[in-house]
This record gives sequence, C-alpha cells and structure tokens, in this order.
Amino acid sequence: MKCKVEKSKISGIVSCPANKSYTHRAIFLAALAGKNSRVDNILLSADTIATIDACKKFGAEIEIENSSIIVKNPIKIGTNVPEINTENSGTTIRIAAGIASLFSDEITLTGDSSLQKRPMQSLLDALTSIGAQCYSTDGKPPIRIKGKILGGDVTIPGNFSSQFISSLLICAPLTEKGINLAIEGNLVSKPYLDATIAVMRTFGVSVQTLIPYKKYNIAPQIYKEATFTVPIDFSSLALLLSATTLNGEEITIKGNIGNLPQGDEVFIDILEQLGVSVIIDDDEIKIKSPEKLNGGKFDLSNSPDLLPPLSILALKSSKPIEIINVKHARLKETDRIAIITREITKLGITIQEKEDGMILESSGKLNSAELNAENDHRLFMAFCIAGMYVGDCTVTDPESVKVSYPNFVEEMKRLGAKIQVTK
Ligand SMILES: O=C(O)C1=C[C@@H](OP(=O)(O)O)[C@@H](O)[C@H](O)C1
Ligand SMILES: C=C(OP(=O)(O)O)C(=O)O
Repeated sequence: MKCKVEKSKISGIVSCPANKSYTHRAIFLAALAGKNSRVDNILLSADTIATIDACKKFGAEIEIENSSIIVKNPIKIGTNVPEINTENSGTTIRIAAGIASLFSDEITLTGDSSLQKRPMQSLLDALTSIGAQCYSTDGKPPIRIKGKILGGDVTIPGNFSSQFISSLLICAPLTEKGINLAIEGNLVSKPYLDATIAVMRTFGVSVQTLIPYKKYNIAPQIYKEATFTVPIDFSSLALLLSATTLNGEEITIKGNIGNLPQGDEVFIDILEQLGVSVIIDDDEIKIKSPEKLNGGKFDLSNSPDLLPPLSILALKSSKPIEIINVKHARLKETDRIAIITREITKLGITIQEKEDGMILESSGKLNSAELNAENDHRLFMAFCIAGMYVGDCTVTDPESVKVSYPNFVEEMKRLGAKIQVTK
C-alpha cells in the first residue's frame, strides 16, 4: 500500500500515544511477577502484542481489558515453549532471548524479514558465557537458545544496542547466582537502561549501580506483584511536534510528560535550539514555530529514534542540521541513516551521509517526490509529515504504523492532513 500526500495544514487537539518501550518492559515484568499484576494505559500495537504473545508462549495467562493487561497466571519457567515469532519488534526478541535462557529446553525465537537482519550475536555470546547454548547462522534471528543460565560475571559491548543490556538485567534476578554485568565501550541509548531499571524497581527488584552505564550487580531475587502505569511516548510525541513545527496552525498535544526516564524528551531542547518555542502546561503541549528554523549540531547517541523526526526539519531550516553519534540508527527496522539520505534527498535537501550521522541542508527549492519508507514505521510517519510540507508526494507502507502508532494516519487526517491511502 501507499498514500498520496498533499500540502496540508493541521489544527486541533491530539492525544499523544502511550509509550512502547515502557509497555514492553511492564508486560514482561508483570508476567514474570505473577498473579494480579497489571499494567495500565498500555500501547496496544503490533510490537506490544508480540510481547504479550511471547509471554503467553512462555506459559503466562494474560487478559487485555480496554487499555490494561492483567496477569492471571505468570510465566512458567520450565513449561514447553513453542516457537516465538516476535514479528517486527527488536525490543521483544532481545528481552525474550534473556527469558528463554532461563528455560532448560531449547526455545526458538524468530521475526519478520526486517528483524532477521538485526544483530543478536553479542547478546548470544553473553548468554553463552553464563551457561546457555545459543545457535544462529549469522548472529541474527532465527535463533535457538537452550539454558539454563546460572548467572555470574558477564561482559557485553555497549555499542550495538542497549536492548542487549536490558535483556540481561531483566533475566538476572532469576538466575541462581545473579549477574555481575560489565559494559564494554560507550553504551548507546543509555536512557533505555534507566527505563528498564525503573520498571524492575516497580516490580520489587533492586539493581545495584556500581558505575552508571558501565557496571551493575543484580542479586538473585523474585519479581513481586505490582501495578505499573505507562507514560506517554516521547518518540511518538517527537513526530507530533515535528508535524506541528512544519505544518501546524493551532495544535494542542494532550499528554502528561511524567517523570520516568525517556531519552527522547531531549527533542524539546532540540526544537528550542532550532528556534521553536515550546509551552508545556500540566497535561498539554503547544508550540510556536518561526518562519524558518535555525540549524545546529545534535548528538542523538541517547535518542536514536529522533533521527526521522529531526531530519525532516531540514525542510524548513535556513542553516544546516548536523546529526552525530547515531551509528546505531543503522541497526533498526531499516538502516535509517541510509534510507533517510536516499529519500529526503529527493525532496531537494542536500545530505552528506556519515558513518554515524548526516548533515542536511536545504537547497531552498523543494521538490515533490515518491518516497519509499521500506516498511519502517518511523520513516513512514516522518516522510508523510514531510510530504504534508512539500505537497504532491507519495509515501509507501502506511500499514507500518501498526508497530508503534496504529491510528497515526486517521489522526493526521482528522487534524486536516490531506492523505489518501491507496493499494
Ligand atoms: O529498549 C527499548 O525500548 C529501545 C531501545 C532503543 O534501541 P537501541 O538500544 O537498540 O538503540 C530504541 O531505538 C528502540 O526503539 C527501543
Ligand atoms: C527501533 C525500534 O524498535 P525495536 O528496536 O523494538 O524494533 C523503534 O521503535 O524505532
């Protein structure tokens, strides 16, 4: 499928979706904690349904009630687990791999064609070093894991994905010895580790931070029944803010920003540096966007999912936007640095692609184009917003939004966007 996008102005009130990362973590931990644990205000999307399904395959009984899940029976370590297909969700397969290593029987984990290109090897090596047997032809899904891990000292590189570390932290308390974790090199996407630890604490487990983002100790413990309420999603909020910056008239974004760690909250500072004024009230956000944006240099090491919403702001910027330290954006649903470079160039932006980022500069003259989102949800949404600014564009793969923001297209249309979905 694809959609035709005309030049559009949007106005009105829109609610920010619930957070995908917290939904994943809270569902896994509620399912490990047991009976009557619940998670409220979940994001119900293809990725989080993959997490619910994975927990069910691990033996949990979970009920979905409106925007909550209630655990009727916990994950049963030792149960017979059929193949788990986590579809498009990197977070699900990485966390599920750690949980699978707690089982003595072999478990197969796989995903869709995009997930089958995403790295798993460093996590498999780490699990192997504490007693698992792991098989994969090229370090990517499908993978087979046979535990059970006993725990002990584990070293893992930090430069591919923080999800590997989140996975080890989550399974650590359930090992016989606990885990002494050392992260080698600079850790990418650091705030996602803080998010993992915050949810673990809610479910009654303590993580000892010896050196932040370098060394952690997790003693053997059990997860305790709790209720977790998912906050709004700053990655989705960034897309809404970017849409408003480029195409907004009077937009109010509803959502309480809360105080749980989220790396992508830095998008507010980025917008301010670009010259946008951001007004945050109790539970709503409004912005005022200038005629032209300033440029600037932005480090997305801790917030790789901001690459799509930030890069399209080059369309309205009078000076270059430089994005650095985000090589790990090449390891997502697509190689986002390469695809953004290829596609946004078509709109009249000059892009210098770097190994770990890009410099984007508007030529002053923008062109309509056919944009290929390669079935990557964040690229589709960013390209759609870009199309609303430039006009007369087509964007492929509107159905990809089911992964993180299922009603994105309907919401944009409700606010006045001229988007027509076709086969
Ligand atoms: O743990 C998480 O919920 C996530 C961590 C980040 O990935 P990396 O740690 O692989 O950069 C982020 O890009 C992804 O969308 C969600
Ligand atoms: C990379 C993402 O998620 P995941 O790693 O869970 O597939 C994302 O949502 O942009």
